Amino acid sequence: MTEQKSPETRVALKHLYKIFGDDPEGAMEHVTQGLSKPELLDQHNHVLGLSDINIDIPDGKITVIMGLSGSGKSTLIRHLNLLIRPTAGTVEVDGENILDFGESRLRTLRQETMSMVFQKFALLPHRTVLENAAMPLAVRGFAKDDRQAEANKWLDRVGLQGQANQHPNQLSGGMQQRVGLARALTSNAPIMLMDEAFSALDPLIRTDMQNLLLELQEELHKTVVFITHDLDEALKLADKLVILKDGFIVQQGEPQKILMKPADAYVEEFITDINRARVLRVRSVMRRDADLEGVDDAVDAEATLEDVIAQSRGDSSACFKVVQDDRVVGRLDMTDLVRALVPAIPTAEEDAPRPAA
Ligand SMILES: Nc1ncnc2c1ncn2[C@@H]1O[C@H](COP(=O)(O)OP(=O)(O)OP(=O)(O)O)[C@@H](O)[C@H]1O
Repeated sequence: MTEQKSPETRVALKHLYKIFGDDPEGAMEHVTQGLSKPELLDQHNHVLGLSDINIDIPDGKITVIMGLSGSGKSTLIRHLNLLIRPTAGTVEVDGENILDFGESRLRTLRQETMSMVFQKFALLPHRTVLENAAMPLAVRGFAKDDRQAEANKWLDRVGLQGQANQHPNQLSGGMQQRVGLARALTSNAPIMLMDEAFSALDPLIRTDMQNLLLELQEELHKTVVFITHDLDEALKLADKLVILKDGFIVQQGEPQKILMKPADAYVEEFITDINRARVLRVRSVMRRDADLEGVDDAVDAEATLEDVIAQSRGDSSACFKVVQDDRVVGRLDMTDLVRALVPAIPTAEEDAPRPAA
């Protein structure tokens, strides 16, 4: 069994604020005194874009930033490569505050450490698919043969074999975004910023692209920061989920934990319509240290509740031992499973009798 280690932080945002207006630094004083976003707008005509954002973005994982329109997602992702500079706070990449970087180091960071995939693809219309995908290496002065060999490799990998000589407008939206993805991969940057990258695509194509990203991620372990306003997409992709509202973080953490313990009424309402059976996993619902005598059937800790319902064939009295990496780690009863499908009822472990003090 491989030892589970928590991943290192690759990018850290610390006490980050962004205020839009004529005198952001002046307005910052009012914010630290506790003025809210609507008050700042009403009384001082400044927009509080981001307020005291603290996020550790783990290496090799997908961090999804989710929020409704205007919550600050685009403002936040643009701080990661300093397309927007903060009013206060720091952005650390590999432990260094990039606000201290000069032009040349910032250019290297944008070209070699971070790649971006945009909602509207941002392909050059008069260049071929191959030239578009090779662009990050052309900018860095790689020889034509080298950059095209690398671009071809990634075009193949994202399913665009035989399309290299087409132009973007000859491709569907889904295929154009595959070019966008190939271009990001060609740069070989370890950090990928994806700004609503699949939001312009039809639902089925969007699902294909999400699956492709997850498949690539199994192999490449990029540090991905993915912006979306779609909760289903967020839950499907996120190792870590950050929920933004009006420029501040309402909750962040592992999606399963957020689903089982929403921080407040806002998050509760946000997650109310999701299909919990399809998203919740056995490990989030099982009882640890429970009696396993007479329990023969097994389920995997990573199985979804929907998988278990199928496996139980509708038997509401079924119970299972829960297995993770060939070890038994808990017990799942169908009654606990059903309870987890209704968010307002306490979980099995919360409801268990407490040992006497
Ligand atoms: N250049 C700007 N000048 C003034 N206000 C701005 C500017 N850019 C963003 N804002 C404001 O900052 C807040 C956050 O906007 P942002 O675009 O980051 O949100 P978002 O979550 O990405 O929304 P959407 O999904 O609609 O793009 C909003 O109130 C917006 O009006």
